[in-house]
Amino acid sequence: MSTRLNLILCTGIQGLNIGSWFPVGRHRGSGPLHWGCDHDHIGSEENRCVRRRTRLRAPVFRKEESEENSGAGAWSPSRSTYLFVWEGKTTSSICWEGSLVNCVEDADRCGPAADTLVCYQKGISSIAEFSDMQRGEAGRPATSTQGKKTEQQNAKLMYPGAQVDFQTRKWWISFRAKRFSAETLSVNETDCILDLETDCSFSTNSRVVMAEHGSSLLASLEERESPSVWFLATLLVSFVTVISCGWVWSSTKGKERYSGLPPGDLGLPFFGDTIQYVNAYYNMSVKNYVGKKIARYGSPIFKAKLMGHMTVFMDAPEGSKLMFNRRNDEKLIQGYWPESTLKLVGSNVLSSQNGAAYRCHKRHMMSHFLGQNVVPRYLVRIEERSVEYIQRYWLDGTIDGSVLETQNQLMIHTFGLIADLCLTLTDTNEAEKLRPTFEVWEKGLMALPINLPGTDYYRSLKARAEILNYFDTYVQRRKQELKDGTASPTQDYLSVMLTNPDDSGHFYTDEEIKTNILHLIHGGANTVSSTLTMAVCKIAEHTEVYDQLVAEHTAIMERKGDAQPLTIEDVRSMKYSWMVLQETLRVYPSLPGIFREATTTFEYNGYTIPKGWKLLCTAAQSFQNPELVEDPERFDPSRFERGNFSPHVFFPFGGGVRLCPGYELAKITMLVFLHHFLKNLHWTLTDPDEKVVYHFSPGTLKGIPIRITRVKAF
Ligand code: HEM
Repeated sequence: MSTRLNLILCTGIQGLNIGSWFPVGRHRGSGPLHWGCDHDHIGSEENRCVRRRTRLRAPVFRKEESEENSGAGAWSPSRSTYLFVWEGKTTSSICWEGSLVNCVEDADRCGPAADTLVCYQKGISSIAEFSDMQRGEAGRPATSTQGKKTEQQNAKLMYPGAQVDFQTRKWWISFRAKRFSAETLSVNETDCILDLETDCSFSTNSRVVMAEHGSSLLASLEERESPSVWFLATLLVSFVTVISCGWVWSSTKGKERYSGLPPGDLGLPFFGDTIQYVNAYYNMSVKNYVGKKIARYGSPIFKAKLMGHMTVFMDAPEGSKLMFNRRNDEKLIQGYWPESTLKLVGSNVLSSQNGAAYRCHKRHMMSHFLGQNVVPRYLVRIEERSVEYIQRYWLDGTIDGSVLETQNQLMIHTFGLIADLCLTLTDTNEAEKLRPTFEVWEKGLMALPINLPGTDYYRSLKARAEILNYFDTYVQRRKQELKDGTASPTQDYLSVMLTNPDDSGHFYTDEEIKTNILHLIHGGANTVSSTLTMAVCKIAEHTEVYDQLVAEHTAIMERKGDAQPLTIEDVRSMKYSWMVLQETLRVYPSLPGIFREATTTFEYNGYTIPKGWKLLCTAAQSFQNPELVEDPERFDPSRFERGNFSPHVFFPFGGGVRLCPGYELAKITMLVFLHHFLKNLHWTLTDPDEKVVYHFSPGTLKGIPIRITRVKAF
């Protein structure tokens, strides 16, 4: 048993990401292990690239004895600390970081002459497994698997003097509990500290001191840090106890106070069914999730817990009948958004409001911006933008056979268009500059509401402030232009909001206007672009649909002549095209569920719905329910010709009081786009089996790439 332990303590090195597993160092002879990092390039772009490769192809780095023994290159995005230990000529090591659990030395080769050290991430459960992986990826075995020993045996072999309890991960926990620094450790002069917090250039500026007798340091680490293991354990036990008590309390509370609640179990404390539902939502299998529950409880109305809230799932038509009945609004139910989402969206946007304020706002929006009589005003603008967009993004610089990604491309169009209608933001390049910030904001809507630096939610709040700031320049400028008479009071949403008071004579504040613009762009751009994207996909899959569409649009062209702009009558005559878009929405609804909150305790279909409980009507289930929709698996636009669906069965734009105000705008935008797209292009899918998932709306990870061929206008 050697007592010669050498230690290097590295405190957080910024900007370096381990994410996966640590690279494998390989060392011959004495001295420390070199952690696959070129010291001269820590933090550099070059090194980042190398590191990415390292994850895949270990061991990439190898330092020979002759090279400078400058210690370990460790890295951490979160400025964590790593401790590397080696013993005499035997290189061994421990590292800690997040999910990285430990390092294991291949027992067979542990010896003075040559050591191989491997580190692996939690999840790889054995050395053999790791070796297999390594062999597969590096193309040759990096560790011998002969005479495999257990982790514990290896640990003992590796750290006999240090008494590292490898299996219990004592050190790992200690390490995470308290960040070590030179001060907290009160290390000896001879101990080795690499402080790369401020200086990433390891070889030139860092202090590197070799420890000759590091075992005392190791012992002192154990002594100092053990209590925090207990502290953490106590904390964990207390947390579990509190949660369990809360769970028991909340699950018995409902039973005590209400009888006749819908069937259903509450699942995990707080989370309940959140994970299953979010998973089903993302994978577009809400109908399976709901279907299974319905089968289990024998009722289309059942309860579950989502993010700590008691939620009553109501399959359509039961749910839609309750939610879309105008008489129920406010009396029984109201719109609902979680508090954390309200912070991101704004409490004064239309869909966050309830009661008189909501009705007044919606009337204003419909009569001045989105109503059936107003939207045709934008037709010329919508058509001009579509033509310009197709020319610039699909025709210029492309040749027959070019492959373009539909999803993102179409988002450019719809985002630009709605931003234009809201603010007269005519410059597509400027709109494109705004979009990344928008995406950061949108990400927060799906994130856990943890407002701490580094979280999506935190970033989203910051992005929101940035966007509103940007809108503010438009608001202030427009006020002046309206005064000067250089802007029209009807040119866009901004103008109509500034010039038209609501029913009670109240003019909207700048804050109200800005947040509603944010909301409209979000609500409009995603839904329209995803519907068009999925339509492009479906049309490519069904040549008979494509042929019928071409026939419809050829007839329009022949009737009016190619060069003439579309009239609203032309658009209204695109009946088959509208059926195609509706069928697309049936298969891929933009919003797979509609949320409400019970404003009072009431009885519905024999069940008690307590006040404050949330209600969720799942669209996807009814749109594709074989009992309600004939042959639901088939993409068949003509089903809309054969019979009208009940608005309680098919409601892609919602219904009742909260029917989507953007319905008319969405319809015209999509039809005009389809007309010009069909006029210029034929397309095929390059990846027909791409899996469709929901992010905010349906899409695929590759974004539905299509191979285009130009066509002569019909
Ligand atoms: C294919 C396109 C679209 C689809 C499928 C769609 C779908 C929906 C649905 C289902 C709702 C109801 C949500 C609920 O009841 O809680 C809704 C509401 C809403 N939509 Fe759309 N939408 C589309 C386009 C648009 C556009 C273009 C705009 C505006 C530019 C827009 C703005 C809104 C707003 C402001 C609400 C909230 C209405 C309220 O709370 O009264 N939507 N949309």
